[in-house]
Amino acid sequence: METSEFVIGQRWVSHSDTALGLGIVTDVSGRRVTLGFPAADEERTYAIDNAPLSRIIYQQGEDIETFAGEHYVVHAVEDLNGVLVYHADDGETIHQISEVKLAGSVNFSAPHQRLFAGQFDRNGAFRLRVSTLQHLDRLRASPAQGLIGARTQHLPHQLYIAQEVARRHAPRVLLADEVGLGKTIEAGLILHYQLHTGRARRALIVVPDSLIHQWLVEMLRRFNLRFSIVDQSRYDDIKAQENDVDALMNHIFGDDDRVNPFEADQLVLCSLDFLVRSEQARNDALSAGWDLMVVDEAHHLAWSPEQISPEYDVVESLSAASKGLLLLTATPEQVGVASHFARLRLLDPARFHDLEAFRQEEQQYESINKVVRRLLDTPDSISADDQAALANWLGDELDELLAREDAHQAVIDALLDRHGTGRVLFRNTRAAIQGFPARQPLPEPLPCPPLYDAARYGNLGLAPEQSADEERWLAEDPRVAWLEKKLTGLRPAKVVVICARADTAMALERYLQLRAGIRSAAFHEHLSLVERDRAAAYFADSEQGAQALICSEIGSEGRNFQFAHHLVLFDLPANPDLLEQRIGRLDRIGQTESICVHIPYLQGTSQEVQYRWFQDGLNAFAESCAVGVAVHEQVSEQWQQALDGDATVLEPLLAASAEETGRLKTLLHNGRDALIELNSCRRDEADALIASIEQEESSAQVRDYMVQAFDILGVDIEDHSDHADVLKPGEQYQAGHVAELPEDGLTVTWEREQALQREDMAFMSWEHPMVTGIMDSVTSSGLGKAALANLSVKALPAGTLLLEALFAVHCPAPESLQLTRYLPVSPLRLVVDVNGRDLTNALPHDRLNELCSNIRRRTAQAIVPRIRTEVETMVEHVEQLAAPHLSSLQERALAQVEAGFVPEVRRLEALQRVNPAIRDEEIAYLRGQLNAAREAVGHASLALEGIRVIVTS
Ligand SMILES: Nc1ncnc2c1ncn2[C@@H]1O[C@H](COP(=O)(O)OP(=O)(O)OP(=O)(O)O)[C@@H](O)[C@H]1O
Repeated sequence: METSEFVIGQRWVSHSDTALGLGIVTDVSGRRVTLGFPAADEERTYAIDNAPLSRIIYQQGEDIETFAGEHYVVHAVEDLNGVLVYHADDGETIHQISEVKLAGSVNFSAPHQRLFAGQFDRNGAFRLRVSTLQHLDRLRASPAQGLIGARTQHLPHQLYIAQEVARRHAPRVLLADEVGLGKTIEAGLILHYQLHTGRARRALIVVPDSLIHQWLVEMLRRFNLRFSIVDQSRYDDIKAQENDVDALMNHIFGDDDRVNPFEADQLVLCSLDFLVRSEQARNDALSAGWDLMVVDEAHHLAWSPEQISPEYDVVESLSAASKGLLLLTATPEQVGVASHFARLRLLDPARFHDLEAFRQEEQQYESINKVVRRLLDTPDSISADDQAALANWLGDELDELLAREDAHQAVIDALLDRHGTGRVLFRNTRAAIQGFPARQPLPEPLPCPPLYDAARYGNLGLAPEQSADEERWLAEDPRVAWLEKKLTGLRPAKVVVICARADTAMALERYLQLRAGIRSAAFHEHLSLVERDRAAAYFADSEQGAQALICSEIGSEGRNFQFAHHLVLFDLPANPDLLEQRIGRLDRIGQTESICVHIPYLQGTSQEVQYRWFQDGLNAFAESCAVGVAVHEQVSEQWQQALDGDATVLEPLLAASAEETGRLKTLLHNGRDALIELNSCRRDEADALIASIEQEESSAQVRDYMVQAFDILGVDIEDHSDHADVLKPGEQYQAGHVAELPEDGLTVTWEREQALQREDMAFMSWEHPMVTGIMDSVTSSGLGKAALANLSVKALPAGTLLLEALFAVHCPAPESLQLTRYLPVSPLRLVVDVNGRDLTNALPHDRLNELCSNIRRRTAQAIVPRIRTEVETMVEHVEQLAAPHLSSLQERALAQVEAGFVPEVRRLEALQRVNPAIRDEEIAYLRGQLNAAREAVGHASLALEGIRVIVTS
């Protein structure tokens, strides 16, 4: 090197010791140059002739950092007497930054700059980078994306809903499958998809107290989603971390910097009761802001024009602070149609704005269904009558829809949306899915004891024991002795016993445990959360566990007891939907036996009336009865009279109820349910989705990829058994790239079936956090960005240089646009020689991998400075070759942007015609998003992501 090349203040790196960082020339005297290396706090002097140094020049578009930690993007580079001045941008203005001021660490984004700075890796790291981008590209375009790797069976009705909802931006829907069909799983799949694709980052799950732990466990073991519970004690703990000075300052200067426990984690699980109780917690949850909120057992959110329940009130305000909202309930009309409507309004205020209009719409469902059926049956024609009916429903929009290629489907979708609950409500029923075990009602009439004599004590209602002394009713109520005998007779079969009240459950459990010697556990609201979970776990234990779980009504919601098939209804609830919830604890996915529903009731009392009403009026024991609440509304007066002891109304009540049940079921079957069913599972789409998930899951590719990564990242892999391995940190372990690998190793399986059997093994799929973590780490770090390799083939003269380059699409855009769904990574691989010849097809990547070998580091360091000019020339050639590829990617992306946004704009415009509450600004906002997306796609570029320089020998 010439002496004149070195000028005090210039920045160079030592390629024999890259750990020194970015050096600064501090002295040039005689034939020696001295550099300080601030990052390593060292000074080195080299002979100028053979100094192992490379000049560092950042290029346009690269990030630079100053000693003060400020970051800029380079716009232009100016040479002032040998020292560079960067014209660089901090996001607002352009600054002039002398290279003297640069920080001591080297951070290159351009692969060739990394190479010149001595930051190159082994061949294998480049290979890993190429395959990472290729897999990412494939996975992001796959319909299976976001739905791979759940530890669940692939059930079509769940996956259909999951993909339909999860792909939406900020989805707001009601998941209303019948009890036990897997709404939690559907919500988990949607959450997983949204988090995996970056559509959501912050999620809040709100559930009843009794379901907190179950949700925590389900999210973790099935989806690898780690939620943090915020309850009163954690809330107080985090608050206590706010020190006194902070608190004082906040008090003086306002609340803005208060510690907010809901901001401590991105995924938070908390109970609705807690939010209702604590105003402070509620306000914190509100101000934390969410991308997606899930509310389980949403039938608790009661609403009427006259009275809003505190639960509804809390969820209403939170729902305004969350972009997406999933409400879950198997019995949406449990507390009335008005509440059902109010929840739909939370989900889509533009569509559901008037309760009366909603009620009227429900009357039209049957005629809409008839037209929809005809559209489905005759995809090529529409009768004049149907055309007229459609014009009446859809107005001007009809012509637009009919002009579309998929005209019939578009018309059906619009009808379901504008006049049904199409977009917001999903409900799968046992009848539609089929294959569920039968329910067998086993009534047990028992004599009413003198203890409850109506003539003496009046009508004691559905739970007469509450009016008696505990000792007495335990001794005299024949249901108690019957229960003891039944449990003994069924031993060792597990039995769930449900009664309405906690006092009854506690007394019964004590009696069974202490006096009858039956292993049992109680489950009720007076136990702490931990005690409840302990009781449920004791019951679930198949060897040492309890035979019976005695629950109060809180045991009738959400819990999973399908390992049992005997249910005792110690009393009956008033509400038919509550009965369905109770039976649903056992009648759920995973139940393998027919379910015995034991119903002990006291003859001649309200219990008998209620039993007969459920059995003969609604047939609600043997079948799920979605119309129970509606029938009740029709017959409520007679029902109350019968319950109060008027024997004359019972038979007419039963006859009227049975008739109304039949009528409403037929109506729903032909109307609302038919429409919802059309929407809730399209079997062919679900099957195609499952096929693509299984293709990704069953491929050996994920294991091959991980083996390749483990080799580079120093993870040892040992054979465990078929499809399973043990992973352990090895000697060269690079912890920074590998998440979730414990020091003592991890046993993993690569097969979903095995993962379902063996919960102790991690299920490694393309979407396991360790796999996604490695992929993220490779793409966001410099690993494998630059590599130098040797190629020995007779066809090429020794000393020939080749460049294998990898490009990917970059498209900076606001996250809300979610542009990656339209413009994927699209990796582009090209190979050139120094003359710019395109050798991409002649030298495929796999072939090069086989032929290339690593060059010893010391030799490579000597070679790099000598080939710098040639490498720069090849980079220019390859950039020219890549450039034309961009426009076709942009064109495709633009078409998809239009297809994604335009129907949304149209829908809102169509709804605005019938709903004046939709503001012009809302439509303008969507249009703005569309324009911003178009513009961002227009600015996309192809960036050089990695290079492998190949030297032949
Ligand atoms: N795809 C699946 N693979 C394996 N298990 C499943 C699957 N779907 C549901 N289950 C199991 O079936 C049971 C019922 O599922 P889940 O709790 O999601 O139903 P739900 O509709 O939310 O019930 P509820 O109406 O009672 O709240 C749970 O034990 C769940 O783990």
